[in-house]
Amino acid sequence: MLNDIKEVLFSEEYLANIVQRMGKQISEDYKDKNLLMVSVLKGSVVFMADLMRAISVPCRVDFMSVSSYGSGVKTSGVVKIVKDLDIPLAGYDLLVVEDILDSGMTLSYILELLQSRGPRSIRLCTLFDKPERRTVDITADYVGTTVPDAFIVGYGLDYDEKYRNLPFVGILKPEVYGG
Ligand SMILES: O=P(O)(O)OC[C@H]1O[C@H](OP(=O)(O)OP(=O)(O)O)[C@H](O)[C@@H]1O
Ligand code: HPA
Ligand SMILES: [Mg+2]
Repeated sequence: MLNDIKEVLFSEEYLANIVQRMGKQISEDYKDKNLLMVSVLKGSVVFMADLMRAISVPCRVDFMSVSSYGSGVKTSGVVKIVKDLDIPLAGYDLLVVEDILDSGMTLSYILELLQSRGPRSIRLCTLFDKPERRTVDITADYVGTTVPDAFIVGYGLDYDEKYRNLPFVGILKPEVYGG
């Protein structure tokens, strides 16, 4: 598995620092709100698990699962809901938690869908932002760090469902996906 990584981009310690910093900021901003964290599976699961423990104000969590990359390295452009939320959104201040904002297709689809369900407010939080690949106009309210235009894996992010369990984030060797 490690042989497939061209270069380590962010170490486990570096990621832990970013997540702590984001947790502090979110705790500050949501201290008088009714926070519901919405994790977008599967990629955000590792980030979500760490971020929720870095948040010191009361919060609820829920999960939805969407998929647009299938087994490839390019978005199919079609976002598919695989699992919907359980909690009705009225009265909540939603924080949508994503691992990566790339083309923007996934988050803009989710934003529109959740907005239509009438939450009190909605903000977007992403660990990684890859602005060079954006095809729709969307920005996140909380960004951990920007990443270069390369396919990255680890800390929840996959290629063909693999590498999610790496504790660090690395750039995948293009020969792994035939690039
Ligand atoms: O901005 P975009 O170009 O839409 O890309 C970002 C989305 O792509 C990945 O999900 P994927 O569809 O691979 O599902 P997964 O989380 O289960 O890996 C990632 O977790 C984001 O949700
Ligand atoms: N890596 C893994 N999954 C992704 C990426 C990426 O760079 N971009 C969008 N989904
Ligand atoms: Mg994926």
